[in-house]
Amino acid sequence: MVDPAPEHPYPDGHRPDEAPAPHALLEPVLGLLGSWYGRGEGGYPTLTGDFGYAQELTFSHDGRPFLRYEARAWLLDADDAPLRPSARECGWWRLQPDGRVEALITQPTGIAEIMVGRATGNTIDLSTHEVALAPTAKKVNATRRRYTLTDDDTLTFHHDLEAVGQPMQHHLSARLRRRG
Ligand code: HEM
Repeated sequence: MVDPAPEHPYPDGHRPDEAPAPHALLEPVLGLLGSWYGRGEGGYPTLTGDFGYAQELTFSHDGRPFLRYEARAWLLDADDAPLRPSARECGWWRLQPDGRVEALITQPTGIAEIMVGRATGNTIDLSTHEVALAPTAKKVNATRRRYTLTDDDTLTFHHDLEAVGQPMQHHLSARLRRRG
């Protein structure tokens, strides 16, 4: 008989030095594995003002040449107290030879992004390949994301956005610290 609630036999790894052994193609992004937390600032010309937010990111893998990616953000008030939940997204970063990355990222706001780019040195730079929008989603044409490991425990994030009739420009930037 099959156990109704078995342990998953292939749990994700969150550190390069724990099982499962990371696939060789993950080498350029091993520094991202694990969870990150920090604070950021955002804005856009169509919004009434800039905003502060907190964000957590998690990258894991199951031994194959892709990362599982998840991010959650919440807005902060002027005293850094939580105001309300904000953007969420999850996806898959497929590593190719030579550090090329293909990322598939979906958001509950009805936006699905396919991004392409590279992991070079300590930076992963991703730009839109295609965006698919649900019928009621805001009109997003393109985005660019840069993730930079400034040291083993610090990750900076910059997000540019071309949307709702505006040219590509800054929407978010954050500085995250490794958790745990
Ligand atoms: C840390 C992640 C993010 C945060 C904290 C954030 C925050 C915000 C906030 C506060 C707004 C104003 C509307 C509202 O109050 O909800 C907004 C608008 C918007 N955001 Fe973001 N956002 C994030 C990620 C993204 C991403 C990944 C995209 C696109 C792929 C995006 C696209 C947009 C668009 C299109 C608008 C609407 C602008 C308008 O209609 O004027 N955001 N965002």
